[in-house]
Amino acid sequence: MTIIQFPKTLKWGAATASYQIEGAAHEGGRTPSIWDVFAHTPGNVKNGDHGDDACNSYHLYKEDVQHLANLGVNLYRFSISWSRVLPQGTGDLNPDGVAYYRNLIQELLDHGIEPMITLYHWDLPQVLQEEGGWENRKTVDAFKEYAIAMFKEFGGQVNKWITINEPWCASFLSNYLGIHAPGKTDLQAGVDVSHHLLLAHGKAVQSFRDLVPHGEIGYAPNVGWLEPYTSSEVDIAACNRSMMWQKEWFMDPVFKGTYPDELINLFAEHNAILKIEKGDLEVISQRIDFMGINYYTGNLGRFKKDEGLFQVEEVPLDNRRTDIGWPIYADGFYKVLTNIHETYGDVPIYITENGACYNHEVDNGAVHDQERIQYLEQHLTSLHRSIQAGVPIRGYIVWSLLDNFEWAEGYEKRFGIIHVNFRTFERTRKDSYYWYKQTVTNQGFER
Ligand SMILES: N=NNCCOCCOc1ccc(-c2cn(C[C@@H]3NC[C@@H](O)[C@H]3O)nn2)cc1
Repeated sequence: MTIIQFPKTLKWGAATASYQIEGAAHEGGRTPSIWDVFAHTPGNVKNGDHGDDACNSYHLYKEDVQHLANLGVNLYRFSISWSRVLPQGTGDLNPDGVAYYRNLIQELLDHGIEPMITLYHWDLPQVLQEEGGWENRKTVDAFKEYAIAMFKEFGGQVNKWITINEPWCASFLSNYLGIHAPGKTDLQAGVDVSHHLLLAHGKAVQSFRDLVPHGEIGYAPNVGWLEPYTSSEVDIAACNRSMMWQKEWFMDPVFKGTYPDELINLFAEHNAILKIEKGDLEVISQRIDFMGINYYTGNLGRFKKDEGLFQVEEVPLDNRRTDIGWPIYADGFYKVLTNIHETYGDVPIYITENGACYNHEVDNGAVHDQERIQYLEQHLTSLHRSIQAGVPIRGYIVWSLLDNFEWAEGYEKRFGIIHVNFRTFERTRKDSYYWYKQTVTNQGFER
């Protein structure tokens, strides 16, 4: 038997996000977000799914906290619905919206669980989208106002904050690839939104230092790993170019105060110009206390002329994929973490998302998701390797506590360690829930 034993200081958690679990989309003063509009537009989401009811966590949050407490985790990462607390995007706070999060935070604290709040997990208030959304630089100021309001409301009880979740998804997946809300297919829009998201991040960090002086703040980029198919210069360059889109494009500005020239030029060749104003990069590169890293998948890659934006194609090593079709590449987790550490130094890292989609259903009151346990064992082994290699990992937060609304994939794609019946909202702990609980208790596992 191989024992994987983590440092006693490593924190463990589980994560969710507002639009994916809360439901109550038209209750308590909440107004629509861009995801309400996008999901209710036919053709955008599988099976016509939307977040109107989701996991009904708005009404069942106490039960969710019970599951977290039983799990024994230190942290619960959740996001605030901007349009629930600020229905007009700015201006007057909605007392019912604020009360929901105050109650959730108190419930967590009463059970000895530390909240980790994500301010932006993709559900921009539709009223702001109607003013141009993240393409409009004014939305940066609206986000700063929202962040300040949340720091004032909850900064006394909550120490760990994340500004922006997966800026690559919220900019390029949403405005260039058209797969997420608002569903645009315009590279210039993607570039503009990516800059405004980073600027919004920096403005929030500046305000945070005054309002929550004892707190810790970061952001949570998502990264994959593309391993060059051969050691040829062209394959190495193609893989680095593709990874740059999620990695350097969103990390160089924060940690180096610059964007990678290779991508600035590549975007310009496609008529998408990065527009920076004086002082922007100084704001963006404000010191942060940690970086969240979201990792799911990786692959082999090689140069392929005229293939997409980066002239790269993926070459699957084998057919091992999760039920959402993503290759399983646990070694990529180790490679990307050590690469980030070599490139950006000792910035503390929380793994703010890692998990697998397997669509098991309930069988006699149980859910036997051995594949998810194997995925977690493989990726936690890679995480252990990274820690042994000196990467300053502070915590591991599994995606997700609950099966939930997986964006354009809808409810069919299940990432939870708890199964949710989306008709009755009944929760059923999966075998992976019990495995994770044991791993948290023992700070490790045997395999
Ligand atoms: N890189 N080039 N791709 C080009 C072609 O992409 C096609 C599709 O792309 C993607 C890429 C990434 C994702 C994704 C989903 N999650 C899971 C959520 N994370 C936040 C939390 O809410 C989870 O639900 N993380 N990432 C989806 C689609």
